[in-house]
Amino acid sequence: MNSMVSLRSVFMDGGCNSRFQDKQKMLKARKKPVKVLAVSSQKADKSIKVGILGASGYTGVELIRFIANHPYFSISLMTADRKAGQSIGSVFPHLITQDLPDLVAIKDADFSNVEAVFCCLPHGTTQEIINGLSTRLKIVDLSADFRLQDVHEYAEWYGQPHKASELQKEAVYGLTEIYRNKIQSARLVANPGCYPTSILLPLVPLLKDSLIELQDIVIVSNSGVSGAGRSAKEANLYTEVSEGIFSYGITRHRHVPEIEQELSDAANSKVTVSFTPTLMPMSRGMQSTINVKMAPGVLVEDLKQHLKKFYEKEEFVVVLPDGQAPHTKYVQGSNGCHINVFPDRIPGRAIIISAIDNLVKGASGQALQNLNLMMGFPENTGLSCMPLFP
Ligand SMILES: NC(=O)C1=CN([C@@H]2O[C@H](COP(=O)(O)OP(=O)(O)OC[C@H]3O[C@@H](n4cnc5c(N)ncnc54)[C@H](OP(=O)(O)O)[C@@H]3O)[C@@H](O)[C@H]2O)C=CC1
Ligand SMILES: CC(=O)N[C@@H](CCC(=O)OP(=O)(O)O)C(=O)O
Repeated sequence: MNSMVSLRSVFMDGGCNSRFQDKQKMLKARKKPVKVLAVSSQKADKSIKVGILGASGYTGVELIRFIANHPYFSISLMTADRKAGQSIGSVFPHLITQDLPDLVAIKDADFSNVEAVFCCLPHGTTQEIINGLSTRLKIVDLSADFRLQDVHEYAEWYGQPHKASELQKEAVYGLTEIYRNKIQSARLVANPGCYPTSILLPLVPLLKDSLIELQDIVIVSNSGVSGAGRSAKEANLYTEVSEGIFSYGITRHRHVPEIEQELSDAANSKVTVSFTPTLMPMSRGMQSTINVKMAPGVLVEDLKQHLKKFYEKEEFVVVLPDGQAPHTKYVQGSNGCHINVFPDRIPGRAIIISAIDNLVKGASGQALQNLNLMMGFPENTGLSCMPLFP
């Protein structure tokens, strides 16, 4: 049995391996899950082939960056649309020295040796191609195609009927820290949107334990321009987005139903939110400011302690020390989510702030975290890099 196979079986057999159990006991005492130590002690062989559909876009290239450091995954297939036929070095000159396959059109893609695919395609595209893909493939879809459980709601918010609605029931929502048990056995994971990730990570634990009021949640989120993807759009020209900020999709952004779906599931009751996304003149990063009304008798310190406890074993979600405001620079390039809670001047209310990198925890990092779980690896494999600072 080679090292990779034995490692996979160790993590998939629920801990029957005594060496693994000893290591687990040793690690239990530590705050963060450090299963990655078990990985680094194994010989890397990169024998699991993955494909990236939409590799010439921003989330695709972020996956390339992380998979380059992954001990078990290698990329054997990369697709593009307009850029099909080109080498990766011509599309992304910073990758010119990398040994990677050329970009092909999806219709010409050879999936024969691929075990899993990331779909980094525009909304509406995965649902068109998914039925043509083999059911043996594990799929992490980064678009919004499979995030909404209700197909009618999908049609209402995305303006078209779903083309693979039967698969929507099968898809598991990929907010890793909340749904990791379901993700482990999923074939199709719907990776969350970047705005929802930054909002759900702080709010889900609070709603699960009824610490905040359901109908009094006001969110303003700020996003870097890479959230809009790489294709040319007038609204994203330097002249339009630099040296200024603007809100868009006010009360009607398509992430509203995704956020409300997950918050309602957590609260076990319908939750309605006020959500205002704002575009910031920065390439990447996302910060959400969430103003909540606390349930009767609950204090700001209770919210903070609850979040700290909920995430104390997590590597990627960190509740910051008192008074420290989450900053997009402190998570840039990493899979981290920083959270903090502050008392509002209005009695009974609290301000929760979160920061992520929209391209990492908000997209490709979380996607890799999910595929790691689906393939039986520790979820932080290839993801434990430090943020890029300044
Ligand atoms: N950017 C972000 O921060 C986040 C994005 N997402 C979602 O992830 C997905 C990918 O986003 P992102 O990487 O930013 O998008 P980009 O626009 O940067 O990249 C899109 C990719 O899809 C390819 N493509 C475009 N149209 C088609 C088509 N009709 N058929 C096949 N391939 C096509 C493009 O190829 P070519 O370059 O040749 O045109 C490119 O490779 C989207 O659904 C997005 O909403 C989710 C969370 C965060
Ligand atoms: C700045 C910007 O344009 N952001 C995108 C959201 C990107 C994202 O996370 O989500 P999806 O996967 O749902 O597209 C938007 O507002 O549509």
